[in-house]
Amino acid sequence: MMIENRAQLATTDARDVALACLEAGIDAGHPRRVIHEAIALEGETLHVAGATYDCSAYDEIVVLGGGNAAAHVAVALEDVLGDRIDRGVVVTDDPTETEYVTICEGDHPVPSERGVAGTRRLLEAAGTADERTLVLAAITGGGSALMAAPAGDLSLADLQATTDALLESGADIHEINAVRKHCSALKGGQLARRLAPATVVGILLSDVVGNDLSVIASGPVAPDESTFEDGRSVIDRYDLDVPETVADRLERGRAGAIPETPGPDDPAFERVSNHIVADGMTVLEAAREVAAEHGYDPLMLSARVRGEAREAATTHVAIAEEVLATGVPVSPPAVLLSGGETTVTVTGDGTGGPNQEFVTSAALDLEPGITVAAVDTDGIDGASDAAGGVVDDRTVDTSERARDALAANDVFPYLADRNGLIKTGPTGTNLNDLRVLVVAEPSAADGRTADEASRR
Ligand SMILES: O=C(O)C(=O)CO
Repeated sequence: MMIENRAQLATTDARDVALACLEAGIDAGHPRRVIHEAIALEGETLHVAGATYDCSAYDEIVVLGGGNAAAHVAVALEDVLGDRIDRGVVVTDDPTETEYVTICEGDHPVPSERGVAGTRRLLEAAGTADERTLVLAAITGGGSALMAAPAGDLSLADLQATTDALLESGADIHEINAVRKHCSALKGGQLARRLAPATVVGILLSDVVGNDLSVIASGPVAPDESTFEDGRSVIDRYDLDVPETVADRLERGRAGAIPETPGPDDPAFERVSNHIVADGMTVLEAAREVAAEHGYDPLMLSARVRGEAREAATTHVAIAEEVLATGVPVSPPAVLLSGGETTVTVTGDGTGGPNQEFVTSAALDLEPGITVAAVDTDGIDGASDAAGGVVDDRTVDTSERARDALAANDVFPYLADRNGLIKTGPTGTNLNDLRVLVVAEPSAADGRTADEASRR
């Protein structure tokens, strides 16, 4: 993965370091690397993240799943297993060439007609599995939108309207997926139910803070403890305007008129095991290494940052300022790293995303010597075609315009005008956000002329 506009950026050393950290983090999380590290075939024994499966016990090996990175997982599995894979279907928005697994294209973050069609093929392929089938379930972030299977009398339009409302509400991914699982014929362990009695090996790339299996891509092969009642209370909590059919389904489910998604005691999971082969830490560790190689003291703050993006930015900047001013908790030159997933409560109608809002908010009051970059590792921040942004103390000329852009949730054009967007295109992976704050040595920061520093 190359950051597309890297050469065009008016780079300083600090920007180069920030972008190198981002690149290394994203690359480290690519399925071509993580699958080869976690999975191997030795004779008839398949090793998956420390567990073993005897392939000779099965008549066929099938790859099924979906998510932003699912096609790349499928290719990497084909590399490892070759023609031992008999067939498969994955639904993705980042397709690639495969030999045995059919790639169906869908759309993200809002489900589409082609995603529904692909998911239908996935469910058909699942329907023919039996006790002699070994299913490798390739599950990655983005799967909730991509694997769209409207439940009961719901339509695609119902799912689209509900997704739009959820994504703009500021609800976290646990809350969003509690609703999506109860509007789907596949999510919340229902794919596992359909696959039983096959043996199912979930291979997951996690973009969910805390790695809750039932939340990653809405847990198609994981037991689900969320309920119709949970889904309904999310709608109430955020006062969401969802279609009548959705409200009605959640209400009927809550009243017991629709069966719940399968929980941990459900026999559907007797032959299911799930393995997380990469998560936000995978990305942070690689970024940390690159920061150190560039002579910076790296400090990982947390892989679990969440909450409103612009507020998280203020806290990150405060830590960077402390580093610059007092060398606490690390001496500059230093690189602060964090992962997780921030959200945006959308009230305006502009273009942007959480990482772009993060850096714009950070730029509002940035001291010379601090550079801030943030991306969504899947390359798609919010509903824009940027992965995120990069800023320093020279990005904001008058803070009023930056504040206006934030108020309108319209930071994409604001950053575009200031050479502050990062574009990667689809990256082949999806492991949450990565934020990098480069803090220069105080002498380097002080070295900025008064004129330069006052251009804010
Ligand atoms: O549910 C999804 O699709 C997500 O991106 C979280 O894994």
